[in-house]
Amino acid sequence: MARIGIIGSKGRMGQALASAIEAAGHEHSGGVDQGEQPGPLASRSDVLVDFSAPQALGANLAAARVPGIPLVIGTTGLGAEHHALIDEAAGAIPVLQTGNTSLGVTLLAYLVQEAASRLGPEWDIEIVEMHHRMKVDAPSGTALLLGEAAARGRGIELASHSESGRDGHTGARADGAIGFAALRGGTVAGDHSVIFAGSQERLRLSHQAEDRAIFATGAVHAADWLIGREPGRYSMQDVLAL
Ligand SMILES: NC(=O)C1=CN([C@@H]2O[C@H](COP(=O)(O)OP(=O)(O)OC[C@H]3O[C@@H](n4cnc5c(N)ncnc54)[C@H](OP(=O)(O)O)[C@@H]3O)[C@@H](O)[C@H]2O)C=CC1
Ligand SMILES: O=C(O)C1=N[C@H](C(=O)O)C[C@H](O)C1
Repeated sequence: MARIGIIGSKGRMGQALASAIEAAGHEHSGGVDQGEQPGPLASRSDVLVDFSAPQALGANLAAARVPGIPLVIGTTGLGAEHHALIDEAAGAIPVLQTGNTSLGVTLLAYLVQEAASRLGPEWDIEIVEMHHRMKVDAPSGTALLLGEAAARGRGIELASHSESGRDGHTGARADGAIGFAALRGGTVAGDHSVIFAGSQERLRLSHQAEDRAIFATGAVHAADWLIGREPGRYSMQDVLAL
């Protein structure tokens, strides 16, 4: 049984996570939200799980480093500066960062990388996502994770091939681009499709989250797996040995 602390505990994911911790037979060691310090929570936990906001990341990493416990980061909307902080902290503690903790999306990313490596560059790659009306970041962390998987399969950098927010007279699609489109509305837990558009045919690989409980279950699994690991940066593909 592990003591799991929740950062962002009163949010949609924080509440789903509390249920998943109990269902898995672990102990919920408490939670923090905006304006609260994560240090005391870290000192009474074996692992922290963060579903909060990017601006909380620095304090969360620092808090986990004091007792030397692992941190699972599910928060999305991270920028290059956040990834640099994670890389630095991963020299001292185990850190798992992912835009999606579900089993289905982790497998989807694997399949997307495989498809992108087998289909030639003439197959255009577009990623479409839809989420509930309260979501604040776009493209979603999952869409970016799938874009990274496609770019890896192609042997290219996502940063220099990404096209999003098309509007107006955009000109023709750039050769080799990986496109992103984000839809928002209702209560959608998370839909993602990666479309490979070739000449006269299309291949679509999709995942639909029916309930955010799948993210919570995956996060608990990841947290449990991370305890006792060597310091380093890990992914859900490591957890599932893909
Ligand atoms: N990786 C994955 O599988 C998934 C990732 N997510 C991501 O998780 C994050 C949270 O999503 P969701 O639960 O829907 O969002 P919510 O807005 O429902 O919850 C966010 C919670 O974080 C708290 N919070 C905000 N700022 C801080 C801070 N500085 N320190 C501590 N807590 C803070 C909020 O508190 P307050 O209300 O007081 O501001 C709130 O309780 C998002 O980035 C989302 O994209 C979501 C689902 C799955
Ligand atoms: O904010 C959400 O709800 C979700 N966020 C993650 C993302 O940005 O991909 C994961 C999931 O799709 C739900």
